[in-house]
Amino acid sequence: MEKATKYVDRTIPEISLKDFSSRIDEITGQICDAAENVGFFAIVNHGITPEDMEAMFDISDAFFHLPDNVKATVPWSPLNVGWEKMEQVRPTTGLADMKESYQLQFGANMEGRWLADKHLPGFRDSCLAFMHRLQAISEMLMICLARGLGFEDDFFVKVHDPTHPDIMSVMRLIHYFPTPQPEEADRVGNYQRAGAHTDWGFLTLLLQRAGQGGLEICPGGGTGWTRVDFNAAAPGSIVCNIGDMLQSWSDDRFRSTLHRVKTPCGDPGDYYGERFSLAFFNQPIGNTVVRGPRGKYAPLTGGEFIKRAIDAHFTALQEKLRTGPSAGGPSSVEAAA
Ligand SMILES: O=C(O)CCC(=O)C(=O)O
Ligand SMILES: [Fe+2]
Repeated sequence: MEKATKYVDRTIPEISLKDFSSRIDEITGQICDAAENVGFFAIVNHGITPEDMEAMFDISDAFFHLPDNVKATVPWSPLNVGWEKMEQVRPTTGLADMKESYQLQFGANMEGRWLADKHLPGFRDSCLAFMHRLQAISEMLMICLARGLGFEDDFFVKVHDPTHPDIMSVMRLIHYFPTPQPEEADRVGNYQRAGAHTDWGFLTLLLQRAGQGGLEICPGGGTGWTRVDFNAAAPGSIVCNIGDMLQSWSDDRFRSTLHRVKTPCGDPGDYYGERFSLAFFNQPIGNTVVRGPRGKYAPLTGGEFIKRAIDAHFTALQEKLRTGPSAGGPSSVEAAA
């Protein structure tokens, strides 16, 4: 079992998007300040109600409770779409996260990866409608981030056009399995919920279900963890964080912060139960060139940036798809709890 976790109090800014057009200067200041100093912030008054979120989580819940052989009809592909179960290995831990996820995109990469309507009627339409709502919120944030970096207002919006066939943004439905109580942990062995990582994309919007905590951040690296549990106090907030790509695109001005979903280990307040979350990873059109205003890093396309990250996280799974006898489907490894 792990030792008690070192926790540090940090303020994670909460930013209201109310009256966005008339308050854009103030909101831009708040977002850029949070992006520079913490890399994480929560947004409220963004237009999606807690009830709308819960309805989306109900759909996600229904998907993940389908039998594995049905979910395996839409297997993960290296285009970063489809369903995987305990296949994402974080380079920081070398262990697979104890979760399953279904990754959905807007465009052509979804060919053959949408669940057939007969399994969950309306699934595709509901997911796409929700993705467009998250896209609209993301675009407000992109305008602020572009202003902060001295780009034209629509600079980031244009390269994240959801109607472009090569758009790489992903809505990821995530389902974490219940984890063992501390006294059982030794029997079950080493496992992770979501091992410590930074996000590799541009900007992430994260929805969590009330009462299912676990997200923690460690800005600056190595100085202790801080719990991010906005939904305990204000259900319906959306947690946003800067990804590696935007860190690079801002010449390191905006921070991509280390975070994890804690593996509960006996600390007060730890959450052991089944957990649902939903992440919307904004990722640009593949051939977009990522280059900061000061050109700190050699230019790289968004597509190359993402491919490197996928290769690092899904090495074993890609190898299995290339060579394995059961090529084409996620493994049937069972959850440990
Ligand atoms: O599930 C969560 O709360 C966080 C997930 C996450 O950090 C990720 O998928 O990148
Ligand atoms: Fe993450």
